[in-house]
Amino acid sequence: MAALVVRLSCLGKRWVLACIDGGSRHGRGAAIGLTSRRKRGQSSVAQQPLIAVQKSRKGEREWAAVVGLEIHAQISSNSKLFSGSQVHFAAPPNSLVSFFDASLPGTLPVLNRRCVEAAVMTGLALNCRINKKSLFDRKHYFYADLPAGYQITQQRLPIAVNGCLAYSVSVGKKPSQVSTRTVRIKQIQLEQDSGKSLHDEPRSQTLIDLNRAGVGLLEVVLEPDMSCGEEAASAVRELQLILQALGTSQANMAEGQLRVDANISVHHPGEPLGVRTEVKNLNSARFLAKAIDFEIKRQIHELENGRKILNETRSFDDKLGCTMPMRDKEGKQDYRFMPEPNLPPLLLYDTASLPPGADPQQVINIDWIRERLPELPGKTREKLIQQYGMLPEHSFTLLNEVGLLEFFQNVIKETRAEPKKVTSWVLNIFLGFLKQQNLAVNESPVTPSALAELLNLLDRKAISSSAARQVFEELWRSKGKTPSQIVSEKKLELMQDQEALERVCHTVMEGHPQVVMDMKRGNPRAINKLIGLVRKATLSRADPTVIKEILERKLSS
Ligand SMILES: Nc1ncnc2c1ncn2[C@@H]1O[C@H](COP(=O)(O)OP(=O)(O)OP(=O)(O)O)[C@@H](O)[C@H]1O
Ligand SMILES: [Mg+2]
Ligand SMILES: [Mg+2]
Repeated sequence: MAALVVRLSCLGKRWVLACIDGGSRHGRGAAIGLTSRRKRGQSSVAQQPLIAVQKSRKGEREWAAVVGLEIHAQISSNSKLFSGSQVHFAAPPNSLVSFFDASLPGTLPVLNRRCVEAAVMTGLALNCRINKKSLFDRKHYFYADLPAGYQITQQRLPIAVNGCLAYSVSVGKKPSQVSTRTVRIKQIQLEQDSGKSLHDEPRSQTLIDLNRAGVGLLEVVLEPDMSCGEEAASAVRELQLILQALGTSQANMAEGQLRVDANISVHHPGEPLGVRTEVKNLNSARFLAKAIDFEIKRQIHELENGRKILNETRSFDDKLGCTMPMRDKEGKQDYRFMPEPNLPPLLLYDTASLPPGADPQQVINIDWIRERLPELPGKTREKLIQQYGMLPEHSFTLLNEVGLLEFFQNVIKETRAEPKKVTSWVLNIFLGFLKQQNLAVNESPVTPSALAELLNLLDRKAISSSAARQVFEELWRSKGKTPSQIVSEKKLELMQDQEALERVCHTVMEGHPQVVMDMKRGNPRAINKLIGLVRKATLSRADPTVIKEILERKLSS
């Protein structure tokens, strides 16, 4: 069999499987022209159409990948969606379980107002239409951590529909090359979380913890508008920031507060969408991207080899870096949806439709929530760009790293240094040190006040920039010392004695007549060499601009 090389790239949104032998062994389904346009509303790669597909070279076939996500976010609320049990992440197993959560007969659901408000806030922040009437349904499936045998969700008429989410991806080698994309949001529905199954392999038993059973979830269903893992990871990161800004979910993926199911298919451009597989329960952005890209390659490989894609659920093995079919769900599941008889339709109001004399405790006014929405990440970035003249990619980095924006703002508050200088120190040096040692912002040994003081010393030319770097390294190593202490201990103050500096310059020039000659001949590198020599002689305690002035003056006299 001829060798195949898979060249895959998300950036142009064309997944090309190149057949090295150049033969025409893939007669089946040869790429057709792009004349068959998608009908309005038909799911497909919607807002960023495939770039014009060049005529396939002989033996090379075009593939387009299609990705749609279902994102489950645990709502930040004191109590569960339909019961009064508390919501806590690390409570002892089965300590937060009411009779309703355990599905004891005769118990009834009582809707949690806070969860409804969270869904409305999230819907508004994601540009959705909020349905003034939404319905609850039962979705049946059998699993040990679902005592009722069904999950209450919103299938027929969800609380929010037709929104969109803008996110950015880097498109070039340089981090500054970012492109903003949009994914449509099909719907947001309120639903219950299930319990947790804890598999005790040595004893071959499964233990059930119902603390999570009944916690409120927001399921955000995205239209299949994306085409690779990187796009999906960026969109999820943006959604995570929005949920955190709203306070509707802590959205910590590692703690399972944000879980993603990725639907993936491939097809030839111009042809109908392919059969999708669904990779379940991805709980890290990196694994999400990896799982999607693996699945795209796998599907192309399967189809190229004449096999079919099954509409199946798969799981991602992060150690092996591959997806595999899940044992528990084979074939299409029949959820036997039916209306939840114990919950009336959920009615919401706006100011215009609010019944006169309605008790504000009993009704939810969408306009009232809209007016109180907090600042969203897009707006925060815009402000950073306007207020501090920051590059867009820098505003992304500041928001993407947990706690970095707050750190930056605290430094800004306490320093006289220019915002551009602060940005550069925070993003290049501070963040660089954190990354190198795999630390989070709140684990940093350098506080915002210490960095602010260091930048003040630099600003009033008490130290040189290379000395500032040394002070920073020392601050990192020896927690508790102030920058000024380090500067005086290590004698890093900039030389203020002009005469002494003139003497050093003179000695250096005398010791390097050839370099002086080169400089006189107009070699621009020569002056830098001399500056470097003077700095070395002064142990980096002289200001390079002052050295340059002295050297130039001496040479022209
Ligand atoms: N051909 C396709 N390729 C990739 N993704 C697709 C395709 N068709 C639909 N999708 C995506 O699949 C997801 C379907 O989610 P939805 O919640 O509507 O149904 P479901 O997966 O059948 O239900 P469940 O909630 O039980 O998982 C959406 O995110 C949608 O964008
Ligand atoms: Mg779904
Ligand atoms: Mg699904």
